[in-house]
Amino acid sequence: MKTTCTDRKIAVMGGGSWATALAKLLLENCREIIWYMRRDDRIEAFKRRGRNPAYLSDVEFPVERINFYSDINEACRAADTLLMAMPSPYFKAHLAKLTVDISDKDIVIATKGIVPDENELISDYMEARYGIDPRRVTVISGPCHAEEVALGRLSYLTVACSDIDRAIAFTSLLNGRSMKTFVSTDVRGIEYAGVLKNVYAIASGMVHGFKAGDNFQAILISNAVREMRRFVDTAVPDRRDTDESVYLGDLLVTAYSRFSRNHNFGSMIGRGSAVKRAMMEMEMVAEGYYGTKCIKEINDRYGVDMPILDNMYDILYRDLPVEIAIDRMANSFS
Ligand SMILES: NC(=O)C1=CN([C@@H]2O[C@H](COP(=O)(O)OP(=O)(O)OC[C@H]3O[C@@H](n4cnc5c(N)ncnc54)[C@H](O)[C@@H]3O)[C@@H](O)[C@H]2O)C=CC1
Ligand SMILES: O=C(CO)COP(=O)(O)O
Repeated sequence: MKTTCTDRKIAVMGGGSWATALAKLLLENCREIIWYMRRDDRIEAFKRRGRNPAYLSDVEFPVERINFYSDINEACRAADTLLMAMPSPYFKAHLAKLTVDISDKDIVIATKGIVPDENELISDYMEARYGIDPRRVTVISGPCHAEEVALGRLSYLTVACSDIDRAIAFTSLLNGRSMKTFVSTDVRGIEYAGVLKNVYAIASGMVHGFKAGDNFQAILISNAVREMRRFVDTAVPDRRDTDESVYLGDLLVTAYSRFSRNHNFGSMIGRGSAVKRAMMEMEMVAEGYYGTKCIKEINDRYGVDMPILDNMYDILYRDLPVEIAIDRMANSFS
């Protein structure tokens, strides 16, 4: 197994803010990286300016140490490790362009979300569609907003793989002055938690925008924590402590941070914006919108009691007024 960056050819897949923050971290530990981003014009501007022209544009990069590709097949051919950081709604479309076999690559999933329409976790999707051995699939998650990582604010990520040695090996590529890491084997539990926290962040933003008050927001979040635990423990039965930062910490930071797209999307809805309009006004992706529908459909199988998820689904997909949803949630809380 490869343990250091000098042994690896790692490709950052995606050109958004999380890909940019992760690329910055990797370049602290790796001499060179490969970087796949969809648009040639962005690559050209990046090379000229030494910064990503569209995301985290204040962060400077040593572009001579980056091999850019806009062709996903060329990027994958050049790499042995693919760090997936595309938003989940576009994940399938990006990979649909693949003609090369990637079954021998190490896959590191930084995307938080489910593949829409398929209702599959990214890890399940990669294993089923691309023949990746589950021991080669690693997930990185935790309470980390790209903006703060880029500012060098102290942050913690969790690296999860069913092969714990592989998880440990990958931490050496991320660890640095401001980034610390934990390891875990709970790949699928962590992925589900990463989807659910987006749903609860929309709910949190919504009650904030609606001015329901800090007291109500606190009861919402404490119920969300328990709802997340019920679902994850049912969908992926295992021994885990959902108070750990990769579960609870990520739910909290997304629910409260001004950087959270999901929180801000919910806030617009709470202030009275129609869902479609709030989606159009967001310059970035609020994945909880898609995650709500995916988990709602997946939960048809499990029947977990999820009043917050159910109400968010009704708001986002069935035009339920916010005040009625708040009332209904309030009556379900314990
Ligand atoms: N931003 C953050 O702080 C964090 C994000 N993540 C996860 O990382 C993943 C990527 O998120 P971000 O980088 O924040 O996204 P972003 O909103 O910053 O970037 C959007 C990306 O999607 C691409 N894109 C836009 N329209 C597209 C289209 N029609 N087809 C294909 N691609 C298109 C853009 O080129 C860009 O690369 C998500 O799953 C997110 O949950 C995880 C941890 C932190
Ligand atoms: O996952 C994140 C922080 O850990 C980012 O959350 P948002 O997608 O809501 O911005």
